[in-house]
Amino acid sequence: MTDTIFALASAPGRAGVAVIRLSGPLAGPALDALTQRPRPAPRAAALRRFHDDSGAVIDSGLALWFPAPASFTGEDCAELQVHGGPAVIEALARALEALDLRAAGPGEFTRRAFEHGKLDLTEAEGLADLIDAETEGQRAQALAQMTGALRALYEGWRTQLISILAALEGEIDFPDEDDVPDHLSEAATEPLDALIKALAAHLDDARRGERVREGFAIALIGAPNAGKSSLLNALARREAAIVTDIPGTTRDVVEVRLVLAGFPVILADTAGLREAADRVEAEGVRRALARAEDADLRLGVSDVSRETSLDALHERLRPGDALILNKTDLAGAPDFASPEGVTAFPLSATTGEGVAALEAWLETAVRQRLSAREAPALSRARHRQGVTRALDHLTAAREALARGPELAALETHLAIRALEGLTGRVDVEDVLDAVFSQFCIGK
Ligand SMILES: Nc1nc2c(ncn2[C@@H]2O[C@H](COP(=O)(O)OP(=O)(O)OP(=O)(O)O)[C@@H](O)[C@H]2O)c(=O)[nH]1
Ligand SMILES: [K+]
Ligand SMILES: [Mg+2]
Repeated sequence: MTDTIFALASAPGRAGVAVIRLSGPLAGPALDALTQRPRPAPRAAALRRFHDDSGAVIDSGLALWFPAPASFTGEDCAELQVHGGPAVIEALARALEALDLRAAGPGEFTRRAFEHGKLDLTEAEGLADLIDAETEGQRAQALAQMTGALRALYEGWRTQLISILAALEGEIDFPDEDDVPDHLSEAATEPLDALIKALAAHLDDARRGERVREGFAIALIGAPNAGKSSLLNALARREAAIVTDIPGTTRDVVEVRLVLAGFPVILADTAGLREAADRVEAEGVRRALARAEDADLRLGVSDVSRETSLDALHERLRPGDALILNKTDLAGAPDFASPEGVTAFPLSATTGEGVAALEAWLETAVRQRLSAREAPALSRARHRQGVTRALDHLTAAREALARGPELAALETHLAIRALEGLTGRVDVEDVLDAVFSQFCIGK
C-alpha cells in the first residue's frame, strides 16, 4: 500500500493563510482524527477546529476533502487552510506525523498525479514552469504546456507512427513479393516524409521555447572604453557594472536580468576586445568572444568620438544585431555603412539620449523572436534530445524503405519509443527523477 504524504503547499514563512495538503489512503482518516467531526462533503470547504493527538486545539480553519479519483493526485486528498504562522504549521506537521503520515519530498504530489495518469511528463514540466514563471511570456508558454499543447503534438505524431508501423508490419507478415515496393511506398512513404518534415520544423525554431523558459541572451561587445558597461547600466537602470575611464575595466562577464515585451532577457556586459595586457584580461576577452558567439543578439558598441576602425567589430555582428554609435554627446554620429542587416543606433549612454529608441527596438526584436506561434514550442533540452532521436530513427526508416519493411519497421518502432519517452509513456526512472526533483516541496 502506498503511504500517505503531507506538505505545506503554500510558501513557507509568515502568511495570512497556509495550505497543507494530504494525499494517500490515510488522508480521510487523518482529516477525521484532526477535526473530530464528520468529514466535509467532497470538494466543499467546511469550517473546523484541528486537534493534536492529546485533543488540544491547534488552530481553526477550512477543511476540504477530495476523494479519489477526482483529486489532483488521483488519490484521496485533503487540504487544510489554517493561519499561516510557523508554529501552527509545525504543530500540524507533528500531529500528522503522529497519525502515520509522512512529509513529502519535492514533486511527490505531481509525481503521484503523473503515475495516476492525471498528466503526462510534458504537462508536469509545464506545471513546474508555471510555478517558476516570472514573466508574462513564461507564464503563457508554461500554461499552454501544462494544459497539453506538447502532449497533443507528440501523441499525435505517435498515433500516426503507429499506423505506419502497422502498415509495415502487415508487409512483413503477408509479403507479396511482386508488389512490395509499390505497396510500401503508398502506405509509408508519404506519411513518413510528412512526419520528418514536421519534426524537423519543430526542432528548427531558433530555440524559441527554451529562450522563453531560460532567457533571451544579449551580449554587449566592443573595444575597451567604448561604453559597454555604461550602456548596460543605462538599460538596467542601476549601477550593475563598474564604469571608469581606464580601458580594460570590465574583465568578467557581468549579467543583468531584464524583462522585455514580457520575456526574460539576460543582458551580458563583457571585457573590451583588444590585445590583452595580462593573463586575466586575456581570459576576459576569451569569455567575451564566447559570450558574443552564443548570444541570441549582439550589441556592438563603438565610441564615435574616437577615430577607430569599425571593421573588427563588424566582423563579429550578424544580421539582426545592432551597432551602437555611443558618445554622441561628444561628437556627431559618423557617416558610415553598417553591415548588412545590422541596425545602427546613435546614442549617449551617459546622457541617456537615444537609449529609449534602442530599448523600443530591442523590445520589438525580442517579441518577434519569442512570441508564440500556432505550433507549440519545445521548451527544454530534454525535448530537443527526444525529438532529435525520433527524427533520426524516422530518417533511417525512410532510407530503409527501399530495402523492404523489416528495418523500416524497427526504426519506426524506435521513433515511437523516443516520443513515448518524451511524454513519459515509457518509464525511464532517471528521467522521472530528474523532472520531479526540480519541483518545490508541496507540489
Ligand atoms: N561623454 C560620454 N562618455 C561616456 C559615454 N559612455 C561612456 N562614457 C565614458 O567612457 C568611459 C568608459 O566607459 P565604460 O562604460 O567603462 O566603457 P567599457 O566599454 O565598459 O570599457 P571596458 O570595460 O574597459 O572595456 C567612462 O569614463 C565613461 O564615463 C557617453 O555616452 N558619453
Ligand atoms: K572602461
Ligand atoms: Mg566595461
